[in-house]
Amino acid sequence: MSTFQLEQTYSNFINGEWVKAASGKTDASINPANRNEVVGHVPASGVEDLNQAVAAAKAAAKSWRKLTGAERGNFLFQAANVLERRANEVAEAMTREMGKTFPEAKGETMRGVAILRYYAGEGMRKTGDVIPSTDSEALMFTTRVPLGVVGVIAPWNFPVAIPIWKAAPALIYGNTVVLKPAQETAVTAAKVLECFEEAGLPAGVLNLVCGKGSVIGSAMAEHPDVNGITFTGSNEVGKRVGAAVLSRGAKYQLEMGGKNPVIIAADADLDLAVEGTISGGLKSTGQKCTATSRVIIERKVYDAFKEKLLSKVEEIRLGDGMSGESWMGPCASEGQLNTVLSYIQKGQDEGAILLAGGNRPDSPELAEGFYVQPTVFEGVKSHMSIAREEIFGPVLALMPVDSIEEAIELANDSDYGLSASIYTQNVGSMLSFIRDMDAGLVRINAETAGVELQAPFGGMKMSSSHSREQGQAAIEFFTAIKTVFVKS
Ligand SMILES: NC(=O)C1=CN([C@@H]2O[C@H](COP(=O)(O)OP(=O)(O)OC[C@H]3O[C@@H](n4cnc5c(N)ncnc54)[C@H](O)[C@@H]3O)[C@@H](O)[C@H]2O)C=CC1
Ligand SMILES: O=C(O)CCC(=O)C(=O)O
Repeated sequence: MSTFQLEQTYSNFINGEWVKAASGKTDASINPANRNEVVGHVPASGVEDLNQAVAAAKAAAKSWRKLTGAERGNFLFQAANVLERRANEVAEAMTREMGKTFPEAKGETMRGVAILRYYAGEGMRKTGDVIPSTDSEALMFTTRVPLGVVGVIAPWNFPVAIPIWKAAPALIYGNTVVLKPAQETAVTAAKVLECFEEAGLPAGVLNLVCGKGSVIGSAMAEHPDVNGITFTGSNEVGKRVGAAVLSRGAKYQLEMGGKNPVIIAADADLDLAVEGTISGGLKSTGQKCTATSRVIIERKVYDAFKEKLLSKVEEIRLGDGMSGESWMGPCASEGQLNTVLSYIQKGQDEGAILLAGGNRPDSPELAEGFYVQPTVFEGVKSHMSIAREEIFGPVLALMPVDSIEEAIELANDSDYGLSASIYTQNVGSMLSFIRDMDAGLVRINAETAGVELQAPFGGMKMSSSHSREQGQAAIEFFTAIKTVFVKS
C-alpha cells in the first residue's frame, strides 16, 4: 500500500532541517503521463541555499570522518530498512514524476535498498595494504582518507538508484554529501532524504538542495569547499562540470551518454535476442544510458529477426506507469519527448526507413501525456544522426552486416563506449567480442542495460571520465590514498 500524496510542498534538507529556498520560490513537478497532474512543489533554490548546505556538510565532516566504518555502516543499514518499508511510496513518487512503470520503479527502489546494504558492509572491509619497505626497521602501508564534502549531481532517469549509488559510497568512506537531484524528480529525491532522516543520520552529513542545474549544479562545480563532484547526465553538461572542477584542483567523476549496440549473430537464439533487444532498448522508454539503440544483425538472420522484433513491438502497451496494463510509460518530460520526435524526423530526413512507430500515439486517453510510440528504423547508415547521437528514447536502428568482424567494427564506430552486447552460441565470437569491443560493459546473451551494484560500472571513450562507479571500484573516487612510513 502506498501512502504517497500528490501536491505536497517539499523543502531542501540542510543541516538536518527541512528549509524552504531563501527566495521562497518553488517549481511544480508534473506527471509526464498527465501534464495536468502536479506531483508536488519543489524548491527553486539559489546559490545562498547551496552555500548553506555546503557549510553544513563541511562542519559535519569533522565528526563523521572520525566514526568507524562500522558506525557509519549502521546508519546506512537503518536507511535501507526505512527505504524498504517505504518502497511503495517512493516508487509511486518516481512513477508519477518521471513516468517509468511502477514495477520498474519498485525494482529500482529495492535496488537502492540493496546498494545501501552493500555499502553499509563496506564499512567493515580493508582500506589499505602493507608494502614491504627497503628499510628493515620500518613499517610501510597505505590507508585511505575521505575527500571531504562531495557534491552529487544526479539525473532524472534513475532518481533513486543513482543518488544512492553515489551518496552511499561517499558516506561510508567518511565524506559528507550535498545532493542536487534533477529538478524533474526532486519529489522522489526528497522522499529518499526522508528515509535517511528517519534513519537518524547526523545533521549536515547528507543535504539536499533542489534547483536548476545551471544555477545549483554549476555553482556546486565551482564551489571552493566541495572537494569532489560525481555527475551523471548529458555529455554537454558533464564536460562543463569536469572542466570547472578540474580548474580548481578538485576531483570529478562523470558518467554520461551511450549509443549502445547489440549484435545478433547468425547462430543466435532469436527469441532470446528479440526479448533482450526490446527490454534493453525500450524499457524505461529507452531513457537509460545503457539502453540498446543500434541493432547490428548478421544478414543471414536479418529478415527472421526483424519479423519477430516487429511483431513483439506491436504488442507493447503504452500507458500511465501506475496502471498494471502498461508496459511502457511516457517520456520523462515534454523536452525529452520533443528531442525524441526530432530525432525520429531527422532519421527520416537522412534517409532511414521507418518500420514501426514514429509518432505520438493517437488514443485520446494518452493525449495529455508525453508519449511516443516505440519506433524501429531500418536502412540506417553509420553516419546518420540516429546511429551516432544519444536519443534517450524508444528508438531502435537496425543495421545488417555480413560477418561478426564487420559487426564488431560497426559497433565500435561510435564516439561512445558504455555498454554492448552480443547474442551468439559461438565461443569464438564471444571471445572476439570480449576482446575487441570498446565498451566498459560487455554482455553475452544478455541485454545492454541492467548493471549489478557489486560490479564496476562506467564507460570508455566519451561515455565517462574513465573512472568507475559502484562495487568496490567506488573507493577509488571517494577516497584519497595515503602512503604511511613508520619508523620507531
Ligand atoms: N547518462 C545518463 O544516464 C543520462 C543522460 N542524459 C542525456 O542528457 C540529455 C538531456 O537530459 P538532461 O536532463 O537535460 O541532462 P543534464 O545533463 O542537463 O542533467 C543532468 C543533471 O545535471 C544538472 N545540470 C544541468 N545543467 C547543469 C550545469 N550547467 N552545471 C551543472 N549541472 C547541471 C541537471 O540539473 C541534472 O541534475 C538526455 O536526452 C540524455 O541524452 C540525461 C540524463 C541521464
Ligand atoms: O542499466 C542500468 O541499470 C543503469 C543505467 C544507468 O546508469 C543510467 O541510465 O544512467
